[in-house]
Amino acid sequence: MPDYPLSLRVRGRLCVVVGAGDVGRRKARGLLDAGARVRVVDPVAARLHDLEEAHCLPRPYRPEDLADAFLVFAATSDHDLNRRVAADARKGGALVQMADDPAGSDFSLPALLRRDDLTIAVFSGGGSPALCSLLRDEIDAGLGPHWGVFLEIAAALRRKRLTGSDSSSYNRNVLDQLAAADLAGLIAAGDRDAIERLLSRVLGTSVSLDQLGVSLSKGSK
Ligand SMILES: C[C@@]1(CC(=O)O)c2cc3[nH]c(cc4nc(cc5[nH]c(cc(n2)[C@H]1CCC(=O)O)[C@@](C)(CC(=O)O)[C@@H]5CCC(=O)O)C(CC(=O)O)=C4CCC(=O)O)c(CCC(=O)O)c3CC(=O)O
Ligand SMILES: NC(=O)C1=CN([C@@H]2O[C@H](COP(=O)(O)OP(=O)(O)OC[C@H]3O[C@@H](n4cnc5c(N)ncnc54)[C@H](O)[C@@H]3O)[C@@H](O)[C@H]2O)C=CC1
Repeated sequence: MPDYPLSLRVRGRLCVVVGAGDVGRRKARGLLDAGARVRVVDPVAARLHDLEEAHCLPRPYRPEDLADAFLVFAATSDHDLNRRVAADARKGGALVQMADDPAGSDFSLPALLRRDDLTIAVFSGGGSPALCSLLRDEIDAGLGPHWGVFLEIAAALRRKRLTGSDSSSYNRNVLDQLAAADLAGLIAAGDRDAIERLLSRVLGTSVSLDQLGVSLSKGSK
């Protein structure tokens, strides 16, 4: 049975990482990048030195470290300890991920590719995490920076029209027309005049990139 993929809002929520080896530190960084409050526990203080934004506890794990946790990562190299951490976490109602037990965990993380607000996530059902990274890099190489700008334009147009009664079909229709006229290619080429003309033609009114608050500089190669 496949997992249920979602994009979790962890901003301001407490997430605890037990074990700050390569794996635990990678998870802690990702959580900090997403604005979570992060607590990291590891008896080897040197492992915590580059995680200043986190609340670091340089000592062995204790069950009370998980108090109020939303997510818990059991990332030590001690299998039994990871299982104990997971059991403690579930008692407190947290979702838990054990670095060495995908099947026993509540969730797993994908390899990520980001272009501003655009995120592409690659999962392999735990079959080969290294393949997830490889495929992410392949997609990265083929996916120009202009898709982030395309999303900015699409999101700005959508915000402006969402109050209309049949807004969903309107939004879909506008997007289809912009894509068919190769808006992505025009952004990649940095052709501002052609983009403004295309927007006016499709929207039947004069819409400028400035009005939409979109800068082209990020999208051209
Ligand atoms: C289930 C899951 C749980 C989770 O951790 O979320 C999990 C579990 C395990 N990973 C293992 C190994 C490796 N993991 C990586 C790397 C990544 N692992 C990630 C995700 C996941 N790893 C989840 C499944 C995702 C899916 O498949 O859908 C990535 C994508 C995301 C991230 O961690 O943020 C991140 C790339 C980040 C990036 O590139 O951006 C590398 C490569 C490297 O380190 O360079 C290796 C070594 C090569 C190899 O084995 O493939 C082992 C065996 C450990 C051992 O042998 O002891 C287990 C445990 C097991 O399989 O039993
Ligand atoms: N999910 C994933 O992406 C991957 C998972 N793994 C698995 O993840 C586990 C960790 O891998 P690494 O980070 O490479 O190992 P590591 O050995 O570098 O780090 C483990 C950390 O756990 C700490 N630790 C040990 N006892 C502790 C305790 N009582 N309380 C708190 N911390 C404690 C250690 O001090 C160490 O810093 C391994 O079991 C490995 O099989 C490995 C690679 C990728």
